[in-house]
Amino acid sequence: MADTLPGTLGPLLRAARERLAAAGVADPALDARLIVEHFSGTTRTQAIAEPQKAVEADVVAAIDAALRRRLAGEPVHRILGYREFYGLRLALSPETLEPRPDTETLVEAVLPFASETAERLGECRILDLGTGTGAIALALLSAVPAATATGVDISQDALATATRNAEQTGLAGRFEALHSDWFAKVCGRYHVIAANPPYIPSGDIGNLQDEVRDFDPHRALDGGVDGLGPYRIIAAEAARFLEAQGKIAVEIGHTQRNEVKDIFTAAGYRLARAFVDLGGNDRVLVFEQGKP
Ligand SMILES: C[S@@+](CC[C@H](N)C(=O)[O-])C[C@H]1O[C@@H](n2cnc3c(N)ncnc32)[C@H](O)[C@@H]1O
Repeated sequence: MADTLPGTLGPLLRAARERLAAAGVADPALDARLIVEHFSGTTRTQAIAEPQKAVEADVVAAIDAALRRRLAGEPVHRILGYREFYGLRLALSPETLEPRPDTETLVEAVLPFASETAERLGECRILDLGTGTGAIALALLSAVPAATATGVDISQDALATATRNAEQTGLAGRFEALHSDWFAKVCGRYHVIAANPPYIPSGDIGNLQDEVRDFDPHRALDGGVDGLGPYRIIAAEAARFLEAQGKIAVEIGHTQRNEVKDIFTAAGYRLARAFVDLGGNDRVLVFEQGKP
């Protein structure tokens, strides 16, 4: 491992990649590129076209510090302070989950219904339970211009971050952040209730990948003894907040399809559709009111 990083762009990128690769980081080329581009304010094209471009000493120092954090196990997006989700750059903070690409499956699952509702009624009211960075709500707002969304979270830090993300994506006028324990402070009825709740059984948290266990907030992960606690609350209480023809879409752990379906069926819903994620795992269930 080189002790001193070079002060020109191409060699700097190469040295960063080599440091991460030597330490066994899973995707050293991508992580090195994200870190170097972020802290130097350069692009991929510049690294190729202008490899001799000088990089200021303080920028090299910032990259060095970021690489050390990555080598200590911190996920690259926590170091950068943001993650892309559905084409939106979303800021992260200590109490927000890093939004995952698999959660885009939920956005895709409800998007046709949200668009059709907005077209038919001129509006579509969305409730995003456990909004975190605001990922699901903001992705839907970005795709459905007539929609409005309320993002609920128990974490004030998450709500502050979601609000900031709404402002930075130009969606603040249609987004409301609400501090609430699930439905406790929610008013009104919604056409879409979406949730990616915590769904890891408490006893499994210790076995998660280090990057998840050590850097994602446990309140965003821990779904209680069997991981199903939040689904029971949502299924039991959603009816008062759902429009008659509305839909509930929940992200699930890949082994939870049958249990979550049974919870919602017992509460008076039928499974309208199930979706798999990019890896082919069960990931999203969409329910509507009525018998199966
Ligand atoms: C798995 S994260 C999902 C975050 C975001 N929706 C996403 O998909 O990236 C679950 C979220 O639920 C929130 N949460 C946990 N318990 C809650 C509760 N009782 N009421 C409201 N939100 C809660 C957490 O703070 C966290 O932001």
